[in-house]
Formats: sequence, structure tokens, C-alpha cells
Amino acid sequence: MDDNQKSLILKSSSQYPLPQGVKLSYGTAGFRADASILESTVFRVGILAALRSLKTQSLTGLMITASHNKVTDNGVKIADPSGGMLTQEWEPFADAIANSPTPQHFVQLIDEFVKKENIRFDGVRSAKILLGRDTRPSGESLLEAAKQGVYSIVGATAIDMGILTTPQLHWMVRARNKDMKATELDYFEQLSSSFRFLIDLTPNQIKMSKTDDKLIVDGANGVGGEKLEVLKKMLNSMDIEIRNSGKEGGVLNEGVGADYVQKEKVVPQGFQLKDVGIRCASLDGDADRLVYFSVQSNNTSKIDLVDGDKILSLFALFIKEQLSILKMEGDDHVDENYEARLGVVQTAYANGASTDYFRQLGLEVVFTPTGVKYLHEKAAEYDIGIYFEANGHGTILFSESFLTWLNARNNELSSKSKGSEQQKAVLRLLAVSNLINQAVGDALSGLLLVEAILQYKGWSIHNWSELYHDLPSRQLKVKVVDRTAVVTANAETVVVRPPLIQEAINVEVAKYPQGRSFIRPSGTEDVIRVYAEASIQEAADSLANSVAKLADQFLGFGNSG
Ligand SMILES: CC(=O)N[C@H]1[C@@H](OP(=O)(O)O)O[C@H](CO)[C@@H](O)[C@@H]1O
Ligand SMILES: [Mg+2]
Repeated sequence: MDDNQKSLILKSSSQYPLPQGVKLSYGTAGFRADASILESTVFRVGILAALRSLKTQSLTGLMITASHNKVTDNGVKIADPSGGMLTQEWEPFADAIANSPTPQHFVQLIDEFVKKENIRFDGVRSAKILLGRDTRPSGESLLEAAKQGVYSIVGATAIDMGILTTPQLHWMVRARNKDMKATELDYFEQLSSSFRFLIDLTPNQIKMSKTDDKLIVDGANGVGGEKLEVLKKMLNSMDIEIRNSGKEGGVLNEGVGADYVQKEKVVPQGFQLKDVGIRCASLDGDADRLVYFSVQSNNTSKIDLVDGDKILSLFALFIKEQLSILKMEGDDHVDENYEARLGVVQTAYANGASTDYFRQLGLEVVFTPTGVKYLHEKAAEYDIGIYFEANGHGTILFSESFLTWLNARNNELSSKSKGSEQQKAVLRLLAVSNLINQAVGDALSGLLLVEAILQYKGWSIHNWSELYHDLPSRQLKVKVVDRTAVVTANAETVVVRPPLIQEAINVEVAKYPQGRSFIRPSGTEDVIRVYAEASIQEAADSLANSVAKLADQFLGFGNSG
């Protein structure tokens, strides 16, 4: 960096001092905190996004959102040129600059990093960043801070895309870097046209009953509802009612949204007795999570939850079916058979019944630590990799080589056996790859794929829910002295430090039929999370309580007596 560049950063960063006592970490999903203390962080992440763009010589993205958290919170994260999350290698630098105490120190950190990473400031290609934000009121002033950060890098351009869902921004970054159509309208057109295409490939004999035509969506009073309204107009055939779109006066994520519905297992606000039997879905505050549910007839505050694991099951079942249709090739195609590797990626929070279900289907299941950056990376190793967190964040990734093969296969089948079952299966898989967001988990594209598959199979939400029965589970949080003292292994299922606690957990687990339990430090909150599963709810609750007690004895303040 030359002196001009250094003094520009010094000058602008003096306008955004770090508030006293703030300590932030990039964590599982970017920086998050009360919005009032975030200006300097967002400004700095603006610079970071520009540096990442210079380093990769590609466009990057910056999203201002705190997802399912309180409306008064906000957050910021970076989309890498691929459309995925910021590379993990840069996270320590992100932490360092976010917590840098003075403008002088900040400039020095950047200067050292630029040298180490060999980032070129020769002006041959300047930095370009797409900016997006959710509907939080604090978003506007934080966006200004992000722009100031970007403009502190000589020649950098910030392109404000306005209010978006997080997955829309990631999709746009990916599309732009691939020289594909990348406006918001292009996003809606790609989703709606591939959805209609899939619906047109539904076998004729299948027609759903009247109630099953209808879908009610809880928009969490956030950006998702508003975007779904736009999408809905382009789908014409679908009966979707959108509630909690944010226009009715409700508060973002308060008693609504995918996180609330999945964790509390109760109906979101605005849903009632008359909705019994209807298929319902819930998005989170930035529309990257999706869960389905139906209102229970015997108790209208309770729901039958259809979570991320079950969305994953539906997707896996459908993909597997299409692959087996493809395999029923005629005699002369043996050498063109492509053994597509299909993989399912889950975390330790996946319900054990879902994992058993995949294994029964003969599918390969792998586990990663919590956080979509890990799941996404793993899923990308397959021809078709499907990943979901139980909370509803996930997608399906298709490898380039498999897509090339599918396209070639389609051309060949068009000339030899147009309209055959094999060709339809190829076309369905291609449509899925266009419909489902390849950059990151996306509630809107996920919802359309669920709807298309349910129509294809002629299934109600009840049929879907019956694929397998969730084992009863319980999640608890324990406040401890220092959560970083807990070190885990095997995709967070085993504690390796501190010593002896894992042995104690094993003793508890052994007392319960189908018992399973683990603890891990949260990446987004200052707590240890406890998860337990067992054959009946009382047992899952009791196992979770015993393990929480152990966590408190080994790591906590010793309040559990
Ligand atoms: C049990 C659980 O739901 N954990 C969530 C939560 O992470 P924690 O590290 O558990 O706080 O937030 C992450 C980001 O949204 C999400 O990826 C993850 O699944
Ligand atoms: Mg979210």
C-alpha cells in the first residue's frame, strides 16, 4: 500500500472509532451484536470485502443482517466470489481488524496483511462489492458505514442492491462472477421458470386434493415474505397465502419465524385452529432457513414439525428416484452410465431417526461440525451433495462434471428417445440444479422445490411427515466460566477436553434406550449447548438435564448443587 492509501484508511477509520469494551468474533455466521455498537465493525468489514475482492480479482458481497436474532441486533458477513461464505482462512484477520483498538493499529494490521497475502494495489483490476441488507431499521446507517469502508480502498466500487434476502445476495455474487444474468429479476425468473418446468414434468395421473393445494407461509415479519409476494405473482398456478410479511405491524422474529417454530415447536403468531390440516411453512428473518409444520387438531398451540432433516429426506428420496430411473437405461447405453456419487451431509443435531432413514435407503451419510460453511464444503465433494442443518438451512449442490454429463445425456436422448422416462429424469435433475440455490441455503428456492416434489409424489404434508418418526429430543443451554475450554472431536460428538467429562456423559447415555447426547460450545452465543435424544420425551428431557448438570459441575459456576 502506498502512503496515499494508508492515509485514506487512517482518515476514514478515525470517523468510526471502536466503542469501549467491544469484543467481537466472526463466529459461525459473521459478526453479530446490538446494532448500536456495530458501525465501526461494518465499516471495517467494508474494507475487508474490498481486500478480498482485490485478492481474488473477483466481485465479493457484503450482507447486513442478524438473521433470526432480535430486531434491535444486526450483523455483517462477507460472500466470497463463489457465492459461498468468506474463506475460513481469512476469519482470524476478520477478528483482528474488528477488534483493533486505534486507527493507527488498524492501518498497520491491514498493511501487514496486504504484504503477507500479496494483495496487489496496482489498479489493474479494482475492487467491486455488492451490498445487501435485510429489513432491520438499523440497516440503512450500517450500509452507509459499509460504503465508507469500501471507498477507503482506492478505486473500489460498492454497488448497493437494496433490501435482499441473504441467499439472494450470495446468488447474485456467484452469478456475476460466472458472467450469468444476475439481477434480482433474473433470480426470480430463474426460480419461477425452473419451478414451472418441474411441475410440467409431474406425472399426469397425480392430482392433489383441494386442501393440499394450499400453502400458508409465515414470513417472520422479515424480508422473505415481501420477496415471496413477488415470486408468487410469477408462479400463477400456486395457492400461497403469506402471513407475517412485516406489513401487518408485527415485529421481526418476535413469536414468528423458522427459528422460533423449530426451537419452541409451537405455532407462530397469526396461525390458528382453522389452519389445522393445511400445509404451513416458516422462513427466518433473512430467508435462508425453512421449516414446514401443520397445526395439531387437538392442541392449537402445538405443531407437527417438519424440520430441515425431513426436507433433506424429501430431497434425497426424490434425487435417488431420478437417478434410479436414469439407471434403467436401454441396452446400448451401458458405457454412458455415470455412477453419480450422491452424498448426504448432516450435523450432530440431526435427528437420529433421519440418519437411520438415509442408511436404510442405502445413502452415504457424513457428519461435519455445526455451521453451514462446514456442511457446504463437504457437500461440494459429491456429484450431488445434499446438506441441511436440522434448523432448516441447507441446499443441494451439483458438480460441474455431473451437470455437463446431464446436458450431454439430454441432447442424446432428445434425438434418440424424446419424451422417455429417462429423458424426463434428466430434465428434472437439470431443473432442480437451476431451482435450488447453488451458492447457499435459500428458503425461497427450497420452498419451491419442496412444493414441486410434493406435487410430483401427490403427497400431503402428513404423508411427508410419516417418512419416519423423529426421536424425542431436548436442547438446553448452560452458562459456563469459559466455553472455549470445551474441545470436541468427531464432528462435535465427543468431548476431548476437559478430561473425564465424556466418560461421565457416556455413563448417563447408557441408562436410556436409544439414548444419545453431546455438548459443544456455541459459535454464536456465550453458552454450552446440550443435546439429548431418547426413545420417549421424558427420557430425552431427563438425559439432557443430567448432562447439563455434568457440564455445570465440570465447567460452570457450580450452581447445580
Ligand atoms: C444448534 C443450532 O441450531 N445452532 C445454530 C447456531 O450455531 P451455534 O454455534 O450453535 O450457536 O447458529 C448458526 C448460525 O446461524 C447455525 O448454523 C447453527 O445451526
Ligand atoms: Mg438466517
